Amino acid sequence: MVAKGKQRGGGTHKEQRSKKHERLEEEIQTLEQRIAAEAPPPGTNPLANDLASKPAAKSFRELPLSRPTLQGLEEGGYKTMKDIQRACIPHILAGRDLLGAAKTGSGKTLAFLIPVMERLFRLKWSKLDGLGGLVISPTRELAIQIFEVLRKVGKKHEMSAGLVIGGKDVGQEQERVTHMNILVCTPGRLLQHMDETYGFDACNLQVLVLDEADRILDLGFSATINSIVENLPKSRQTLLFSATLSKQVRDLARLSLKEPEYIAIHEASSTVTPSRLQQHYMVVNPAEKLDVLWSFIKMHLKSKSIVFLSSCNQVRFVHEVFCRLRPGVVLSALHGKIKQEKRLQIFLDFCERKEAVLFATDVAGRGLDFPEVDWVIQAICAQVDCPEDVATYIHRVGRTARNEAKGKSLLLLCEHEKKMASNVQEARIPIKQIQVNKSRMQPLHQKLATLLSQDASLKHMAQKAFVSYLRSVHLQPDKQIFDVNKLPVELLASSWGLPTMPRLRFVAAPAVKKKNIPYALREDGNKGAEKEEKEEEEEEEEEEEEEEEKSQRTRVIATDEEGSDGAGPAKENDDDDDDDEEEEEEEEEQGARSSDGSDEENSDVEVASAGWKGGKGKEEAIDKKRSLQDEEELALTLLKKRQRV
Ligand SMILES: Nc1ncnc2c1ncn2[C@@H]1O[C@H](COP(=O)(O)OP(=O)(O)OP(=O)(O)O)[C@@H](O)[C@H]1O
Repeated sequence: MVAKGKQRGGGTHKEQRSKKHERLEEEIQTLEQRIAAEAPPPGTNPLANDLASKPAAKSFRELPLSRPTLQGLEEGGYKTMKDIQRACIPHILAGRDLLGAAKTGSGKTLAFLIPVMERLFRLKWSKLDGLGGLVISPTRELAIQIFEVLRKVGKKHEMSAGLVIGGKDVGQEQERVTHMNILVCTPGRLLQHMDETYGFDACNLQVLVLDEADRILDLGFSATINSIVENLPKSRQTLLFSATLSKQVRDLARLSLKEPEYIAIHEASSTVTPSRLQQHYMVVNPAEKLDVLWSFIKMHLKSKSIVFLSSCNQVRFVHEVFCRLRPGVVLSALHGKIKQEKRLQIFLDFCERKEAVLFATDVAGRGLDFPEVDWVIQAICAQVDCPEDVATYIHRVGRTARNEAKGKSLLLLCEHEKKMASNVQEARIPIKQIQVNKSRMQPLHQKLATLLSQDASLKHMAQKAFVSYLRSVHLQPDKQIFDVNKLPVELLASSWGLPTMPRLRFVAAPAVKKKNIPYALREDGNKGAEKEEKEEEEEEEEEEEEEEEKSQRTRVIATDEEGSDGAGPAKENDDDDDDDEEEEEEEEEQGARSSDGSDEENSDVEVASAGWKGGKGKEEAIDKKRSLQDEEELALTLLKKRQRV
């Protein structure tokens, strides 16, 4: 029996609370003293022994970190620090702004999450203090992943954390968002809360983190980021991370960094990509790209691969026809025209598989930590601004060979795109040419022609994909590499199974009626063409969506066993029950980036948020649990599922 007012550990509630408070004060004081004493001199890299006063800590335990963080790290299985963590964390703990660059898959996420939690812990941050830490990611999937790591390593802390990435009605999360201490978010939704949510303010913000900072500071996000930054206090600490971040990252001024540390872990390394990554390129006839891709997949049925394509339409078409042709491995597709919940499911499903192929746009290009990917294939190389071509390449191949694992990549280039390979090599990326094995090539065009002739919706999809492809090439500024004039467009159309070349409305200049001649092939193009292209494409998509909704679509399981040549009866795909969803999903993508460009989150206005397990007692935990909305539960269930992987 315990006497009234007494607790098992001895002492009254009040006494216990006061002891706890004293212990906390002591812990914070010790941490602060240690941080001050152990901070590396400004402007030095703690990994450079000659500059540091003593060798940098190797394990998390050696750092002045709080008990809850150390426990979270231990339970998460993190003991030894990665180089980027060893070099950055001590600087950030000392309160400095920092630009952190390290190869893909090298552990940047923990390098910023740990110090964010630590700063708030030392300030005894509570619910009443509001928003203390803000992590901004360019894509929803990446935000979810960061949030997952935060939940894992932060579970012993009492602060609350939320995920704000778009998806549903903003009203549903308005109340909770005002109580969050740390938010992981995509820019669009964050700004929407700043504008519309009563009581949501960031005037107390202590730390701002931009993950994939070069992408976030890109033109696509610039207006949103400018507006967000206007709402943040200047006194905050600012941290920028990316695998492709340089001191010269564009337009840092607007972030008001204060004498930032620049830590580039692999700057002196002979390569900028992971050393365990074997990179190849192949020069192929443009009309054979699909054949090569198909043959590659057929030859690597036991591998896990990601194939990057340059537009949503291409991803949908290639995925659909390859499914119908039944390669003998599970195929899935990820792009921005798929609803958020479904995207998350596809992402997590692919994470779990050992053998699979994921066709994706750049929505999967940055930051995502897919486990055990063997191959990254880039069928068509870049799709954004020219200076970013190599950066895009680096991030895409970075989906393999992560965290000490091995991986391979293949870049398929046409003869006139070979300059891309030299650009990549010049950027200290070891890429070797390999030859197409003609004897293993499996020509597809006849099979595709048969499929397309039997299914009008598929033909329509092919036409859209074809037009998107030419548009993406046409819009590339580097005409030395990307030149529609150098493409055998008619041959290309026939290699996709199209009986005739689609009408290229997006390039048709109204003043010059030259039927079937791409605008890019003409010398007399008019100026407003890009705008018109976009408008026409939107119109086209609307019409096509209507048509598609009417047509009954079928899913086809990707298995060889049927021995089908692709013309046989369609079979339900057991791992994806959603394709009918994809049509309705398209309508929500008005906010996504250019019609066929990247579908990263540069203007998302959707929601999904989740509370973080706080330690403030049962009632609050139950309250939080009750307040979770359907989509949040889904996100959390899927995240937990992934944690078991
Ligand atoms: N200290 C550590 N010990 C063990 N594993 C770690 C450690 N730090 C990170 N990892 C693991 O390494 C993998 C890559 O980490 P992370 O996703 O943070 O890389 P990244 O540098 O952000 O990559 P990208 O540039 O592609 O975004 C993850 O699976 C993560 O769990």
